[in-house]
Amino acid sequence: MELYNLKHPDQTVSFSQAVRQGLGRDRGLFFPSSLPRLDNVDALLAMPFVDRSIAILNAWLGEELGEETVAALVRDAFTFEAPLAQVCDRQYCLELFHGPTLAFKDFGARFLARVLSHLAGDEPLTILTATSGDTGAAVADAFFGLDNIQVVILYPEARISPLQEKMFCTLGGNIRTMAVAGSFDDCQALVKQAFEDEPLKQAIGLNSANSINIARLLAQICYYFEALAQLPAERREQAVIAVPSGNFGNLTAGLLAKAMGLPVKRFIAATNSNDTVPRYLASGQWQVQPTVATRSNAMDVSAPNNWPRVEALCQAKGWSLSQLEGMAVSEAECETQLIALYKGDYLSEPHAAVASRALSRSLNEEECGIFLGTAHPAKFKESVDELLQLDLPLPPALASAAQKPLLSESLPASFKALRARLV
Ligand SMILES: N[C@@H](CCOP(=O)(O)O)C(=O)O
Repeated sequence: MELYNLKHPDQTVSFSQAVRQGLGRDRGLFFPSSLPRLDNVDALLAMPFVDRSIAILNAWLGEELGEETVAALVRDAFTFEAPLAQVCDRQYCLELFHGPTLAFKDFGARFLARVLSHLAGDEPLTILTATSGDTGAAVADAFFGLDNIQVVILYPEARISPLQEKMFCTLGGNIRTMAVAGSFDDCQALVKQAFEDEPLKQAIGLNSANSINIARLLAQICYYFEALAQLPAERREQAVIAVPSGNFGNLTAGLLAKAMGLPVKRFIAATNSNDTVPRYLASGQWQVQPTVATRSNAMDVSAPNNWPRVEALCQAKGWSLSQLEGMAVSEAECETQLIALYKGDYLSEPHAAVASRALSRSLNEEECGIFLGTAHPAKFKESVDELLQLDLPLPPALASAAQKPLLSESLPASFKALRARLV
């Protein structure tokens, strides 16, 4: 598999190199030079999730890594399900929170950790990662206890839910966490700056487990196929998928699935009031505004990292950006939708509620919608309890993390300060 640097297309790398480097020259993201197309989608949709995922990832990686290797990596990473729950007549939720850290990030982080361990051998590595809530836990869990790998996770202080914080800031060992005085965008900027510091990169074996790293995104393609596989066959042609969007890795993966031949009618990029992309799609002006804190905190991102990949993909496929529906959902709408879903007997959480609300606004009479359930409702217990008048029980992973003391360090949003902690 060949990839090129979106900022410097003359820099081309193999998948293995892209995974090991993380980011290209001048902070450029790697993007596939060609997009494989599957000609047997109906047959694939009839297959079990893991077998189908092996076939999908082999279309990208089989030639380079070997089909048996890819199969082993997928089997080891995808050990949990992604059920599609019908929540009302025309809406379904693809529940992506049945993995060890109760969020969709488990798919990508577990696959990446296995690919990196396979490729890096005994080389010492430092995985520097920014999180607005869910990536942190998934990365920490996927890399916890691995020899020769140090993980450093940056997150915006007091801007993630208390239980999200407990899930990755209580582990210790090779997982080091830093609460940054700033926004997620500040954390992500620090990660990217580190990639420009060649001596630092060499000294610590720098890499990232954010969706900067292409291996994360390829893994996420698989659950879009699963969504359509579980949808009643007669509804597939009219399926619209609403993606709760922050850093836009999830939407990129969905579009890659469509590029491979998955018949998704259209995608909705649903954001909270951090709405850089919906404003851009409406006006053509890319204007990043200061990040605001919302209940759907994992989507509190103003400068979404993956947007250049979305544009490159649309260009490569000849798709107009206007086919993509951008929709910003206010805090009040999110709350109302969460309550409405619960009254309809479906317990959800703020991120999924944003996407469900976008579907309610957008679907026409013939269409049916799938929104991605990106995290378990209990990760947002405070919001869910308050809005739904509940006392949600915690699943075992959260209940156990909740008992442990936080081990995070505080960090100013300064690269100099970060660098001093890393070397
Ligand atoms: N919403 C994310 C932000 C990081 O995005 P990533 O896809 O680059 O890992 C989170 O929950 O941390």
